[in-house]
Amino acid sequence: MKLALSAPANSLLDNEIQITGSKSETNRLLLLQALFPNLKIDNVSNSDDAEVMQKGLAIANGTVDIHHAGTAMRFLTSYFATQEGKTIVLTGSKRMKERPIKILVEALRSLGAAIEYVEEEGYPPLKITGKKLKHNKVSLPANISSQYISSLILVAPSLPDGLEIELVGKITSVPYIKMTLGLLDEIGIVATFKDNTIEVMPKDEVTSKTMTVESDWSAASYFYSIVALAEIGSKIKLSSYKEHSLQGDSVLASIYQQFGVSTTYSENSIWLEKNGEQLADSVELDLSNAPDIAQTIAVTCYGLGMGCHLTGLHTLPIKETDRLAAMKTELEKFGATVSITEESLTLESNNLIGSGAAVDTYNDHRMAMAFAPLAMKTNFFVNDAGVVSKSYPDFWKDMELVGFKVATV
Ligand SMILES: O=C(O)C1=C[C@@H](OP(=O)(O)O)[C@@H](O)[C@H](O)C1
Ligand SMILES: C=C(OP(=O)(O)O)C(=O)O
Repeated sequence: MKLALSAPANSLLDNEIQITGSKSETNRLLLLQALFPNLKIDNVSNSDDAEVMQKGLAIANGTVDIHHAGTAMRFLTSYFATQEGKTIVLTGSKRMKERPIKILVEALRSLGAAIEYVEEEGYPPLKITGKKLKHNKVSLPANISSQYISSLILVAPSLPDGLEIELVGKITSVPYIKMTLGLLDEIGIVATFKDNTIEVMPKDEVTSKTMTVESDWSAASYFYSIVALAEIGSKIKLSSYKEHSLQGDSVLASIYQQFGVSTTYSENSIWLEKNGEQLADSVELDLSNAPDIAQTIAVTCYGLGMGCHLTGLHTLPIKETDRLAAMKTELEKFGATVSITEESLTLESNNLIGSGAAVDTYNDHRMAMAFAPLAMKTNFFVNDAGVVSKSYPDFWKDMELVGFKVATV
């Protein structure tokens, strides 16, 4: 599906959007619910990634295909490794077969798990034969993906002696680890995270409880970007959000102040309002704690004519696509000047934004959604726009609610 995008006719925005539940919280809670069936979940994400997680958890034997869902791939690896009597082949899309999983497989093997590579060593698909894991201590590198660590934490309470996890090297995407621990805490599982050691206590059952997933903050980033690029006085209300979020991407509220966007929390919603101009010609941000909003921020800066130097992006090359290379290629289609390293992206400040470009999306939902707000400034096309369903199937409908013209071409 190719879409043509253009700006809302009324340049002063005033809208309300209900965003789906966080896919990160949802996929954690779905796994916890499989271990502790008396948990109930509200505001479940309607994303493809949550759907494949649900389907995967329901399968007893055979092949589970998680498509593009990194969290489902990593979380289900530990889950099936601990399920005695099940033999599963866990596979995914062509891209998933290029996303590394060796660190997690080695960690689980050291605990006694039976996991084999079906194709290439170090990558999915995996053949997993569920077993009782014998050990309660594990050590793994922490600088590649926090999802390996969250995966181990999630199954840890179901192990007879819990689990002590030693993290080696610089820890990346830390808020996602804290989110996992935060959810365990909310269901009454004791865990600690001190320096580079995480300890999770075992638990046979939890008291019955309904867990309400907060809406997705990474998805909120696209509305922050829209408001940043809108006329002063524009506002958008997003629900359902909390001031004290488990999601690290809630750092958007402070980052977007630099782009003239204020955030007001009221009941279970946030109001984003454009109440001033951007504060500087250029920004520098370390996004190692919030990698999923890097693409949004780069496009916001470009739309505002600002430069940016974004660092801490070493995980971007192994996500849905090589996001650093993809951002450079696509921003340059509009006339931007971009340079990248293995862990950074630098955009020169520039007030010229070309029109008529066709943005390629590389099977990456965030490529489509990060560029979409730029339609506030220029008309362009998005190729394979259906990719958004990975995390936010209603994205284009919500863009129309804000007033954007979204036409299939
Ligand atoms: O645990 C999670 O829910 C996630 C962790 C992050 O991945 P990395 O830890 O691989 O950076 C993030 O990019 C991903 O979208 C979701
Ligand atoms: C990186 C992402 O997802 P995952 O790693 O779970 O596929 C994302 O949603 O931006």
